[in-house]
Amino acid sequence: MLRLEAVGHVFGRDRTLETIDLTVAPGESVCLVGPSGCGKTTLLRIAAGLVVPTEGIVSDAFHRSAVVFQEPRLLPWRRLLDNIALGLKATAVPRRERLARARALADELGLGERHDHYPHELSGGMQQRVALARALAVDADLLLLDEPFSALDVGLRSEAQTLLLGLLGRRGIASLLVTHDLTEALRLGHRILVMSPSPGRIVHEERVERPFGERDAAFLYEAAGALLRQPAVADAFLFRQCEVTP
Ligand SMILES: Nc1ncnc2c1ncn2[C@@H]1O[C@H](COP(=O)(O)OP(=O)(O)OP(=O)(O)O)[C@@H](O)[C@H]1O
Repeated sequence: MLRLEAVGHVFGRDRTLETIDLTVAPGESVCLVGPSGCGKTTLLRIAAGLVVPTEGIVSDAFHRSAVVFQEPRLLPWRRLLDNIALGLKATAVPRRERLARARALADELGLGERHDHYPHELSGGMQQRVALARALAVDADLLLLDEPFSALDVGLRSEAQTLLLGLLGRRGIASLLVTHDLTEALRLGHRILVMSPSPGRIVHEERVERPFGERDAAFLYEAAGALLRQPAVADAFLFRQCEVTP
């Protein structure tokens, strides 16, 4: 279990996060959704142990967590397999086994033909899959993902979401995924936490009961509409200010 209790954060004189309580259970997929600048990335970095919060407690009982950033952060001078195997370099796993694991993951993520390609020879979607494979290579049981698909176009994003769902489901990996896209959160989360800005706080929690395989486009748009009709969610996304007065 990952648990954040009464977490707050201040950058200089600006309060970024206030009284955040959050849990992620083993095998659970939690999506943090909110408008730009509400503190999602800061919260994810706190959950990852990359930023120390100004207040509150973070306890992480997962065996190993791995972070996937918005941009793939691949080493340009390393080939695809070496990029995937990178996370294992600091471990005692011998090089031959590192590469074997990287090869198996590349194949599972549909990158089988491109083992020897450099990052610049891969499309954005492929590069992001390499980043995902690199995170999986270390046998993480918790993935922390910061808008991993936001740079992809709609078709590729949907493909990447399907791939992620399959990987998490097959391996029973828990995830905390940050996004500003409500439909993405509704597609990928068992639970959705909606954040509001200034300061960043959680204003709404929604459990999505429908099985992942049955969350088609019609369901996603309907569920997003229903969520946006909740006053706290509408306020978070500032929709109320856009209401047209006759
Ligand atoms: N290192 C930093 N120093 C000072 N202020 C920061 C720092 N990192 C983030 N902030 C501020 O904290 C607030 C929240 O930023 P954060 O990146 O966490 O939000 P976000 O919801 O992830 O935004 P986006 O969706 O645009 O990436 C912003 O006002 C930002 O300017």
